Amino acid sequence: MTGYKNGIANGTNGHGGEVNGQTKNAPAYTAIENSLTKRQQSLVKDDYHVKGDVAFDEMNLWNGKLQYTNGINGTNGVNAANGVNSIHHNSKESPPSQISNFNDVMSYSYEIIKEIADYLLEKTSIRPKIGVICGSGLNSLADFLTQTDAFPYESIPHFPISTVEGHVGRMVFGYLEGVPVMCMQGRFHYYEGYPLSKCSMPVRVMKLVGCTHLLATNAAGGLNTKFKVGDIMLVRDHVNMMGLAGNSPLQGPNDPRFGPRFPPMTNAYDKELIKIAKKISVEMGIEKNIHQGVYTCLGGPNYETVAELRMLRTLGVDAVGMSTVHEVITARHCDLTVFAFSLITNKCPSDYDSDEDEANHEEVVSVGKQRQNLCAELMCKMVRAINESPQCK
Ligand SMILES: O=P(O)(O)O[C@H]1O[C@H](CO)[C@@H](O)[C@H]1O
Ligand code: HPA
Repeated sequence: MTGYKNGIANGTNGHGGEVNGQTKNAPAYTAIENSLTKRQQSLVKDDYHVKGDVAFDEMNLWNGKLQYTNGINGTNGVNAANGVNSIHHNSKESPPSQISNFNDVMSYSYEIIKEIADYLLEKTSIRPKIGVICGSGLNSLADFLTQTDAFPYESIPHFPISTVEGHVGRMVFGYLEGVPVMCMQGRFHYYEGYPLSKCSMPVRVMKLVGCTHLLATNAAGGLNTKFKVGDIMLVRDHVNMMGLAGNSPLQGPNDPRFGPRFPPMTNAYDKELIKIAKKISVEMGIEKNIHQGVYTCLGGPNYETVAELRMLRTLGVDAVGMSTVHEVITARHCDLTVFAFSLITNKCPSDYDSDEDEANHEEVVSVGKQRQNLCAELMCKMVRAINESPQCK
């Protein structure tokens, strides 16, 4: 409670503050609210409503909003950033003196991520090797786990909540093919209002829990004309459109306990695991439905225009979605080995007279459900293969 109060109040008032924010507590919101001018309050309330335990996220948005809208920058801006950081960021590294956007001030500290990891490890005896992320319509992949311990996101300290249909919102620990895994039954997207660092924060939890691998799945629109609805694309590479535009989950102070300031991305997706997946697809008799390709993530939530789809195709993109890229960047930063696949849930039109239906989320989720058994089989076989790989020994 004092954390919030001191953090935000110091920020708002322009005094440097002790880093002491740990707890999330909605009542503190009122104290903060009272410390704002009437104009600040109305600006904030226009955009962000107050709702019990989600005040945590909304207060973060608040401060970003205030910095932008009210021009609380320079000295006050820095202190405002300290206010936010007093909630999330206990690292010794100071935030930059000019905060350029929300992500700078909203990354979770190592200590907070450790607290989340320790909380989970205390509540379960399962020690996962592989972190799995279930895409839209693919949440039932988690149902294939055995001997599970499941944690709704709202029960995990400092966790955001999942707001998208087709994303259940639980972290499930259990066994797949006898291999201990932890599985995100629902992920976080940028369009839900979370900064990229928060969307991919659970990947760092996976790392601190002891995982060596990330297995990410997603639903995506097929740009490559060879892809059919229901096919699977093994992700060979990505084009980080949001990164090219200056938005990254790694933005802000770097904590070397996670990884280096400038991580390479030339081998983001493990080559050996892609080879293994191809072999598995032959064993499964689905080699004609399996492709390799380049994925891109856009901010969403709207689907793309024809002109945007044409541009992406020209750039060499085979499938488009609104997730995964920032999770993979975060995973590679902390040296997790990555394997990812996209279920092609819809075909992206290339001209205005196309017969294809317009993309819609009902179709995305429905194709996910139709192909869940196939995706689950591939996932189970990959988990077994990863477990037998040298890195897992
Ligand atoms: O990437 P996942 O979470 O699978 O979901 C995809 O499906 C949704 C759009 O239908 C978007 O969230 C897009 O990213
Ligand atoms: N575009 C973006 N994201 C998506 C799509 C799409 O066509 N399909 C599923 N997720």
